[in-house]
Amino acid sequence: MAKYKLFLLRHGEGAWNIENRFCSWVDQKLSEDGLEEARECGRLLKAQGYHFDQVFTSLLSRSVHTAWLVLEAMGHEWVPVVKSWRLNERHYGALIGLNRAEMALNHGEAQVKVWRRSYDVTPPPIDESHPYFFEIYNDRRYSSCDVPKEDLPRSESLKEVLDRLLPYWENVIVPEIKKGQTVLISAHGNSCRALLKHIEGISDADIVGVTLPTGIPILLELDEDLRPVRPRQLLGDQDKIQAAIKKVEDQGKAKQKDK
Ligand SMILES: O=C(O)[C@@H](COP(=O)(O)O)OP(=O)(O)O
Repeated sequence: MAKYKLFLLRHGEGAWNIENRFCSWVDQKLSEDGLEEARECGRLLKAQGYHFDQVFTSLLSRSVHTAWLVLEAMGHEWVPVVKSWRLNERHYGALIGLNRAEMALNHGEAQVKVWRRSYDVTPPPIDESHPYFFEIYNDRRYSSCDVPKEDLPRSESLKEVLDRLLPYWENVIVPEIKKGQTVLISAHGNSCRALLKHIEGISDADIVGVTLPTGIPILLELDEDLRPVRPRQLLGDQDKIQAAIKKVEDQGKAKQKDK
């Protein structure tokens, strides 16, 4: 018997999702389609009769805007939205800004899949020579985190994402759920994958096969120990959802960048 409902959401399509570049901690905005995906997600949730008491987002605009648009479309703008770097996208280190298809051409599709989907492989770290280093670390949003700026990640495996996310999940989000609050977590492909791995007990090997589309709400029905009582449900048109998952998987296929 389900005691709690929890919703996870990867933000709507971002500008660098279209350009097929690793976006990670770079603060790209939602694309026009991404804005519409977020609104559509809110309309769908409203039509299905859901509501939220608390929303959690990362510090990145694309997840915050998605949450706002979902709440606006539901007519529930008053719902509190709480933000933390601990829900940020995985830090892709030196890969940030690079085009996945070009990377697949240069390093092979298998290597790109390892970088994108493996559990414990950490990409090379970002350093000061990287074009986005100062844009990320000089940003004021990282001045008031619960760790000093110097201790923020420079690159992360999915395992390292889970390590920094778990304290927030356990100490901040779980108590809200256990109070009976219906929670939406509006985050990112890999921060949601890390949380799914933890909640569903997905093995290190099987998490490689989990890819999340943009703008599709994932409903988890949980028992009193926050263990799933039935498989996760991706809400919406199932053919479109499968096509959207394939689109994300295909981003790692070798292809020369369009001139
Ligand atoms: O960092 C990014 O570019 C994508 C994930 O990339 P992949 O792991 O799918 O390559 O994150 P998101 O769009 O969810 O914020």
